[in-house]
Amino acid sequence: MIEMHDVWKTYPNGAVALQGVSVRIDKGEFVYVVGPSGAGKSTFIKLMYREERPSKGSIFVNGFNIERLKERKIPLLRRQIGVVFQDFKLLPNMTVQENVAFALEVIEASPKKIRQRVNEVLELVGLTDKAKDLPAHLSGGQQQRVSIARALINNPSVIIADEPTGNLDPETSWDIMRLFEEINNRGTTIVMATHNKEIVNTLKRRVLAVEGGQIVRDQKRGVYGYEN
Ligand SMILES: Nc1ncnc2c1ncn2[C@@H]1O[C@H](COP(=O)(O)OP(=O)(O)OP(=O)(O)O)[C@@H](O)[C@H]1O
Repeated sequence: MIEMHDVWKTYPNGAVALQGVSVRIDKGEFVYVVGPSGAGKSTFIKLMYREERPSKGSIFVNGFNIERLKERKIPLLRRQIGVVFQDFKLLPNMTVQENVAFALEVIEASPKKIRQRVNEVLELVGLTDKAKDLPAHLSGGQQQRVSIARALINNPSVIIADEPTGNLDPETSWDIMRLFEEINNRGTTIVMATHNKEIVNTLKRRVLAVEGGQIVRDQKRGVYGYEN
């Protein structure tokens, strides 16, 4: 579960990104975060995995008190949250399976366990036959699948995605969305910032609209609500 109480964020340069955000996201929910450019969506998302810290207010993710979390406990939090980015952020000199295994190797899992789990997640995203390829040899959609596999490697309870279809063509975007749906159907909470009107209006889920650093709309089976 994710909970924010009166969260404010001002960046060191004085930019006010969030102003008094309170929200609760339950286990298993699928939530779109929408809003104009610069509204505060990425900031809202970054606070959840402690990429950024709030200036004020409290944030709880799976019982972790985010702003009080000791540095040495951050890896523990990150193991429970998988993150997917618009630009994939794969390591270019590592193969698909090495990229996916990386997070497990960091915590010194046994080679056998790593192999098993990597095979499992690559199968889930439909990339078993690409395991030994380098990211540059894959299409954008396939690269995004690798990054989703990487996000899933520790079996997180939450996946946070910042515009995961932003660099993909419409058809590939739908494939990726079907994958997110399947992951959500298995019980994983999904929080996704997106500018994709068609997807939000078709795959109806909870919608949080952020404008000027505030949540201005929270709908159960919501709509995108903006022109682009
Ligand atoms: N690292 C940073 N340093 C200073 N200001 C920042 C930083 N990150 C974001 N901001 C500012 O905070 C505000 C919110 O930005 P944020 O990236 O959260 O918006 P967004 O809704 O995700 O936008 P977009 O849809 O364009 O990605 C903007 O005014 C932005 O310029």
